[in-house]
Amino acid sequence: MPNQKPEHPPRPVAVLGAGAWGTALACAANKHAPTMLWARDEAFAEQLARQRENTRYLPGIQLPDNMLFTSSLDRALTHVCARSTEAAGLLILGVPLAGLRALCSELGEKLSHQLAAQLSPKQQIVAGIVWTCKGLEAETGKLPSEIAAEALSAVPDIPTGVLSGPSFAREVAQGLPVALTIASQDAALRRATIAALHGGSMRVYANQDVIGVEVGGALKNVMAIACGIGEGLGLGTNARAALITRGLAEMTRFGEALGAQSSTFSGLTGLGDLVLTATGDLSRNRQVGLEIGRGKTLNEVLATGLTAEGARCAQAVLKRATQLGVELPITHAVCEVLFEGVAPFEAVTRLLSRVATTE
Ligand SMILES: NC(=O)c1ccc[n+]([C@@H]2O[C@H](COP(=O)([O-])OP(=O)(O)OC[C@H]3O[C@@H](n4cnc5c(N)ncnc54)[C@H](O)[C@@H]3O)[C@@H](O)[C@H]2O)c1
Ligand SMILES: O=P(O)(O)OC[C@H](O)CO
Repeated sequence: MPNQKPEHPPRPVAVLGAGAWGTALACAANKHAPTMLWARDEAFAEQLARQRENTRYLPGIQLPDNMLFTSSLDRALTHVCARSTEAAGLLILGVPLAGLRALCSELGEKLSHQLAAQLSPKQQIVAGIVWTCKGLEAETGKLPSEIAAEALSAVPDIPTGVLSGPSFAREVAQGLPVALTIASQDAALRRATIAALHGGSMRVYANQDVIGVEVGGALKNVMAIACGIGEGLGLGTNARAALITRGLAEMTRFGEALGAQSSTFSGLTGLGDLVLTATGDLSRNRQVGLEIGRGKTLNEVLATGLTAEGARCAQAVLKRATQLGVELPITHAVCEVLFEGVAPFEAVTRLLSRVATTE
């Protein structure tokens, strides 16, 4: 990718979803352009504006004095929508996968009204919509891009993309180095996302393989649970290396069957995010696996408030893989442990006793 010249003036950014990741991304974007963070809860948005700290999801991180907050989606859209393509701002969605469909539907409806009222229909009102959630929809097994295509059908010409990569929100909010990937079929949206976030301690690479990037983000969470279980059982670092490597093979196989490019899986959003999440202590998915490996059930772990998108995603992945005729032994083992009462050690024994095969 050739070097990018910064865009002038910088496009405004609205980040929708004030959890850990939305807040960290808003801090990063705010270094380049006026940024507004939307929280669906009014009292929470007011608290963020007053305290300049996200005490619920990112305690201890001071939020910039000039960052804007709102609980009104209309206000967030007014912040980014413009009458000219050059000034159109960027929408970054920080909500989890479970909230993507509803949020996109609401955005689609509101943006289609704005487009209908437009005087010169060739101008873009937003540079695009970029989601950051990782997973497959529990009920349908669909990828975020498939969900967004359905939910944004009222505004099919608005460019869309996915931002992913190895990134713990807390480290990003602390300004520690991080490298992400924006994947989109739309070159202008890739440029706008890079302009909005790239710089200082954050590098943003561009890619066109939306499916590959999404599959990497979804399956690394499942593999992180598997690695956590292995660690909880005390299986050692050889086992962890084997799970990461065979997990990558599983991720690539599933992605290829969905039309992804295999090279994407050796990049930031595949191997990069897999290594981070399977080994990093800040990973919630790995933490859930650890607790299960130590003897807790999924319900007991979830009752402690730990969020693990990989758990619900594992079932959706397995269902879709079955439809595609793709074999995913690690994902299958994770599902057996999480949902079918198979003891973690028994699942490992079954994995190890599979017939020998080529790598
Ligand atoms: N936390 C990280 O380090 C990190 C890093 C990269 C990507 N991600 C991804 O970003 C997404 C969000 O993760 P997070 O860690 O910020 O989660 P989180 O649990 O910290 O926060 C989620 C936020 O979304 C809001 N939300 C939940 N459901 C919603 C809905 N239906 N509509 C609107 N808002 C809703 C919540 O109120 C909360 O503000 C996940 O898909 C995650 O995989 C997280
Ligand atoms: O804490 P986790 O396991 O949801 O992982 C967070 C990010 O996805 C890491 O890139």
